[in-house]
Parts: sequence; structure tokens; C-alpha cells
Amino acid sequence: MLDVRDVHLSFGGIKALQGISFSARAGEITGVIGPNGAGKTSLFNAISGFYRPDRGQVFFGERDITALSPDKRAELGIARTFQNIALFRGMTVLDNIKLGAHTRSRTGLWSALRYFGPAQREELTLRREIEERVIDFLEIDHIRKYPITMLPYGLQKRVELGRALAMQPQLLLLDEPVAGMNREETADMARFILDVQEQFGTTILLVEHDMHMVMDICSHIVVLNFGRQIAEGTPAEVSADNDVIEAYLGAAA
Ligand SMILES: Nc1ncnc2c1ncn2[C@@H]1O[C@H](COP(=O)(O)OP(=O)(O)OP(=O)(O)O)[C@@H](O)[C@H]1O
Repeated sequence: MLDVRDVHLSFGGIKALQGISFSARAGEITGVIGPNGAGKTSLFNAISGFYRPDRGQVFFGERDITALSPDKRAELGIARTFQNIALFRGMTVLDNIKLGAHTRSRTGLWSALRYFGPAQREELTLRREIEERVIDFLEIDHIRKYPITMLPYGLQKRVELGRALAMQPQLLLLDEPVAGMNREETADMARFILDVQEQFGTTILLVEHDMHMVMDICSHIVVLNFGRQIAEGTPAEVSADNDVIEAYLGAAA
């Protein structure tokens, strides 16, 4: 589904990524972990299109998307969330989620408006259905009219997930989805991510600091350290890997 092939990225003299290669398999949750400064955010941005790698490629299915803009990637069915919540804070929960549905159906909607009355209605009904499904699924019906500013942090993150889901993505990129959350909020978010995978069959790539959460919900894990890929495998394989243990112990020291 997603293939990262020998990706290199540097900022001036800093080699943030040095030859990263892995696949996120269709319908699975893949995690990327690593200590501070390992290159997780750089990798995430190279995949979502905010950075262009110096070398290497990113494939989505059969298609080389290395040179595509983030918008084009979104149109292909790749949605992302942000480490620092990127919602419209004065707008309601529902309006923020509607924006996600709009991103996905932009082309269809415009042609529908121009040419076909019935198609337009169909499109609008479809969008409404998506919004409703997302709101039900994330159990946020009671706050749909609330502005984002009134919500606690954990719920804001959930709304952001909702906006991404309203795009009906094939691939969902989550940038530190539980960063800054307390234990209960983290457990809730982990459950919703698992539900997305199970109920919608979405392929998920998760970049995260919280190793326990990643070990709990991912079937495959890639470990970075100082811009290099030091391990890859199942949670059991990765947590028993000497290089990984050393990297984390070194970081903790
Ligand atoms: N825009 C940038 N300009 C210059 N250097 C950068 C930039 N982004 C990242 N770096 C450097 O690249 C390296 C990898 O950083 P990156 O943010 O990708 O790591 P990370 O694993 O996401 O870290 P953290 O867990 O702290 O968020 C670091 O040395 C960082 O200082």
C-alpha cells in the first residue's frame, strides 16, 4: 500500500533521514518510533508531501508520489492529522468535519454543481452520510455544535481524527496522535484507531513517542535512531532487539 524506498533527507549539514525503506501493508497499522530527534517527523513529512526527499521514493500502491503536493496526495486518498492540532478553532465540530468531506469530494462536487442537478443532490447526501457516520463512530454527537475552543485536548484530537476520516482515506497518517494526552485519553484514542482499522479497513501509519501504545496496536514497527532505520518487525521482535534497547537506554541516560 505504502512503500518508502531508500529515502534520504537533510537540512543543511544535518542528515535527518539516511536510507529509510519499509512498507506499510494494506489494512494494517504500522508504527514508526524512535528517541527524540530520530527523524520521525521528517519521515512523516516526506510521506505526506511537506518535504521532498533528497533521494529515494515514496510509492502509494503502484504510483510514485514522491513529487506530488500534499493536496494531490489527499485527492488520491491519503489523509493526515497533525502533531499540533490544526483545526479551525472558532468553528464547530461539525463544520470542521465537513471540511474533511469537502476535501475528498472537491472534484466531484464541482462538476456536479456545474452540470447535474440530481448528481449534485446525490453528492450532498453522500457527504451528509459521511459526516453522520464519522460523528457516530467517534461518539461525538453530543458536542457537534460546540466550537473547538470549548473542548478538552483529547476531544480536539478526536475531532481532528474525524476530519481525516471524513475524507474516507485509504491511507491514514497519524502524527503523534496521543502526544500530550493523559492515560485515559490515550486509551480512548488507541481504541478509536483500532476501530478505524477494523471497521473501515483503513491502512494506518502512526508516528509516535508513546512506545507502549505503539506496541499495543501496531502489527509492524519501524525504529529510527539518528536518521537511520535500526530495526523493523513485529512488536515482539522490535522490543527484543538489542539495537533498539540500546537506543532507548541511551536516550534515557
Ligand atoms: N526544518 C528543519 N530544519 C533543520 N533541522 C531540522 C528540521 N527538521 C528536523 N531537523 C533536524 O533533523 C533531525 C530529525 O528531527 P525530527 O524532528 O525528524 O525527529 P523526531 O524523531 O520527530 O524528533 P521528536 O521525537 O523530538 O519530535 C533533528 O536533528 C532535527 O534537529
